[in-house]
Amino acid sequence: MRTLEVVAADVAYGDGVPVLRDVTVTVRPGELLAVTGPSGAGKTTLLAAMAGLLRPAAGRVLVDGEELRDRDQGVGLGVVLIPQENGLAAILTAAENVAVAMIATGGSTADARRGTSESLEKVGLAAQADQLIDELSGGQQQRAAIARGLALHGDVLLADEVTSELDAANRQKVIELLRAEAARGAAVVFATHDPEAAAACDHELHLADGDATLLR
Ligand SMILES: Nc1ncnc2c1ncn2[C@@H]1O[C@H](COP(=O)(O)OP(=O)(O)OP(=O)(O)O)[C@@H](O)[C@H]1O
Repeated sequence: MRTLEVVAADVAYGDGVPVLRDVTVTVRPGELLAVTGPSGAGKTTLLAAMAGLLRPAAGRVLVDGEELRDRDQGVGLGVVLIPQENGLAAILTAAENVAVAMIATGGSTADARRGTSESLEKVGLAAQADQLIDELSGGQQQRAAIARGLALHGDVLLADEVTSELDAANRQKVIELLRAEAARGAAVVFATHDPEAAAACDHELHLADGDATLLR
């Protein structure tokens, strides 16, 4: 399992003014870090840098000591991102979305079949496995994206606002699933607006006005 480190990172889009300045945080295997802050504070931006989608303008993102340069390298290092807008293929079923991701990252078809049903079961979507994403509610789509992320068994799991469309019971279940990923040894980062969800995490990094403060 791998440690995620962000070291003195400024994160910007193109040549623009940095959205975040001088961010330093470490997430070790087994830890669950909440990233909080108001809308537009830079939570998605920080997770994009942690995933390798956005290279810091200054400073570094390291996975087990290896500097992250792009998303392909991030995938190779086991960094899984569950994006805010779910990133699912609308014309595939929930099961196909999970299976395709597993096969694309080297899983066999047998593994994909087993992993798909296990992960859909975990998020309470077993009955919707063969429905097209387009036919699912917003919350069900969000749970399908979580199932896909869980099925990939990342060493680092980045979950971007993955409970925003869920009812209280499902929100609680997803927090427990993220906690279970940490217990498995993953370094888990959870961007959230929800103070209760943040309180359930081991640590909280709060973003505001371009600065990042580790609250606990
Ligand atoms: N692709 C982009 N190009 C330029 N600026 C961007 C881009 N994406 C986001 N930003 C800007 O970066 C800042 C941080 O946005 P970000 O999406 O990271 O915030 P957030 O904390 O995730 O917000 P929310 O809680 O609303 O999802 C905002 O000012 C936003 O306008």
